[in-house]
Amino acid sequence: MASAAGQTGQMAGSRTVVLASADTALRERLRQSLTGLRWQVREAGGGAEAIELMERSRPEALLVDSWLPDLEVGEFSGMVRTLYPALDLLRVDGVSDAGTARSPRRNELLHALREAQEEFDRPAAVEPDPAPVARAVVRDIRTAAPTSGLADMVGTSEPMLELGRMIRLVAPRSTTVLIEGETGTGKEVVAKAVHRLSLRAAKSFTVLNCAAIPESLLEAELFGHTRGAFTGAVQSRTGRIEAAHGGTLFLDEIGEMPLALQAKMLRFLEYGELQRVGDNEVMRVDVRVIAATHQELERRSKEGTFRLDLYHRLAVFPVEVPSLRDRLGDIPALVDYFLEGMGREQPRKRLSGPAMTKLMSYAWPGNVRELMHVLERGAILSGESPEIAAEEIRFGRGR
Ligand SMILES: Nc1ncnc2c1ncn2[C@@H]1O[C@H](COP(=O)(O)OP(=O)(O)OP(=O)(O)O)[C@@H](O)[C@H]1O
Repeated sequence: MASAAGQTGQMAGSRTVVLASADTALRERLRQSLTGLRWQVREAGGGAEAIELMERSRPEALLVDSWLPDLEVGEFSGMVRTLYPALDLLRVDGVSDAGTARSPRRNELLHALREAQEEFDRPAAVEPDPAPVARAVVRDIRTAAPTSGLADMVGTSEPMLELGRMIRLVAPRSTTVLIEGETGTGKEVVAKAVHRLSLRAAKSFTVLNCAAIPESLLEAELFGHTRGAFTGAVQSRTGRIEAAHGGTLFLDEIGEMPLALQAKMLRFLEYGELQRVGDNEVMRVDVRVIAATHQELERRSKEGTFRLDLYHRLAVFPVEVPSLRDRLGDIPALVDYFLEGMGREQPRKRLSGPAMTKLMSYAWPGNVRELMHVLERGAILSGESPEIAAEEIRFGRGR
């Protein structure tokens, strides 16, 4: 996302305010008022961009619209208050924080808000006013749920809503995320959602499953190698980390990474530097790492089979994906989602009542992936029938 238009030039003695709104007309008005009051204005079209601007420009104040296209405003404001307690935070719709002390700086910002509001309310006859059009556009985009980046993550149970909240909070930052959860719970789905809701969304999302590559090849796969670096290295090769520059690298099954390679990985995470195998040159890359594991990494690091320092570096922001047995209430929605998906190849099937009861009373050791396979099997077993019956729901080997 390019930084929004209209960054004002540096002014002596000015203070900085970040203005977070998807409404360009509103931003324009506020910029005019605030610039007149010697504020330097940094504009952001959404919450993620605002956070990035705040990290870069350390503003004295933040003005935030009552709706943002990517983040829920309440959560966003809470996060900003935690990260920047000294910042003046105001909502552009005038909803102010109860108990917030009035200061000259705050009063000045409120004055600019009132001035911009008056501009909006001025009749069109006085001056052609683009605001109503902009407002209409804004109303349209406001109908989109702030969770739209999570569309592939089915489930409205309490643990899934909490997971969604965590994803939206961490996504806009470059923080390393450690996703923990049993096999098949949807860890990769979560990693993709973090990427999609981040500023890197337009860049690549690279996946590397550490368990799928032989130990001896994993280092070269991650870091790349020069020609002749080892037997069989007939050509130099770019590693996955380098290829992910600007984007996100998802390291699945991180617990399978050999100890020796863990040290090199830690160096990369700490300094953003990497060296191809067989090369002396050090490269700098900008990659956000998301790692996932179904193992208890903390326990393993205490036992010495996983580096404790790497564990801490990865777990800057840990998120837990709930097991399906802890959110059985999500099963009907997941069934709908998967049957709908299968409906592209064959007429859409439905599930009989007893079949649904059977699904709701199972422990799901293989989680969502197992549910998907059970439904696929049931759809085949039901033959020409539009309905999947209870006896066509078979777990594991025909239970
Ligand atoms: N909440 C969800 N909504 C829709 N589909 C889901 C959800 N969670 C998982 N799935 C689907 O279930 C399958 C398994 O998900 P995924 O590969 O993300 O699990 P995982 O936890 O990474 O598994 P593993 O531990 O084996 O790597 C995928 O096809 C995925 O699309």
